[in-house]
Amino acid sequence: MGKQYGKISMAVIRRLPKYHRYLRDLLDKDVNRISSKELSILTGFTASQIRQDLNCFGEFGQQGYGYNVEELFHEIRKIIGLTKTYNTIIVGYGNMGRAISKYTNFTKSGFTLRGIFDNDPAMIGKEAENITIQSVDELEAYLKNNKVDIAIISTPRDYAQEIATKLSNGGVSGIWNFAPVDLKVSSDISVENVHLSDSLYTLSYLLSQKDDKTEK
Ligand SMILES: NC(=O)c1ccc[n+]([C@@H]2O[C@H](COP(=O)([O-])OP(=O)(O)OC[C@H]3O[C@@H](n4cnc5c(N)ncnc54)[C@H](O)[C@@H]3O)[C@@H](O)[C@H]2O)c1
Repeated sequence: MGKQYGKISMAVIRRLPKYHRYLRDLLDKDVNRISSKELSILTGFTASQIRQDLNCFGEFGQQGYGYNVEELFHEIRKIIGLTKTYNTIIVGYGNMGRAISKYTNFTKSGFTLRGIFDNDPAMIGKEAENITIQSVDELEAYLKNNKVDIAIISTPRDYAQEIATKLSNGGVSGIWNFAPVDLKVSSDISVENVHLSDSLYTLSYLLSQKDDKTEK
């Protein structure tokens, strides 16, 4: 288990990946130190917001010096939990499942794909990403015999809850849910929903406020 912090607001937690991304870019550019003001220009968060966010996790940076980029980057990686590895499985290996499995950066970041499950007989037994695709009927037995940290649900929505219940009963720690449904699982399981259409519809709203699009 990583270092335990007190109650941190989700708003702060959701900003951490952005800090991580910008700090990695700075490291790639051999930047050694950065002030909260400079970090503010890059990230779009205010300097005081950045200082407050980082203060939730410890004492980083020094007055008049700013932050040591490498140190802060490694601290943020630890805080996010990116210094660990996660056993990951995908349930539903269609367009979305395949796209996720082919994004090699996840593996590089420690999210190791260990299992793929689907209910399509044409797919079962075939190889993908050096893994044999298993029937979803094998999921419960697999969970009994293997520790799974993160399960990715990318099945059609109608099956997502049933699968989430199996994952929950099987001791999975977290679910990354791509199905457009709010899952009900026990409170000790963390669920992150990725609803691409929510983001697209937000963009649509912003565009519709700018000018008149073609009315349906
Ligand atoms: N593709 C996208 O851009 C996108 C965007 C947003 C959300 N989503 C959501 O992600 C999910 C997957 O979308 P997709 O485009 O990959 O669909 P898809 O039809 O290409 O793939 C779904 C896969 O799930 C499998 N499946 C069906 N029932 C199953 C079950 N009970 N157990 C295990 N596997 C099962 C199918 O055989 C198929 O391989 C959907 O819920 C969709 O709404 C997709």
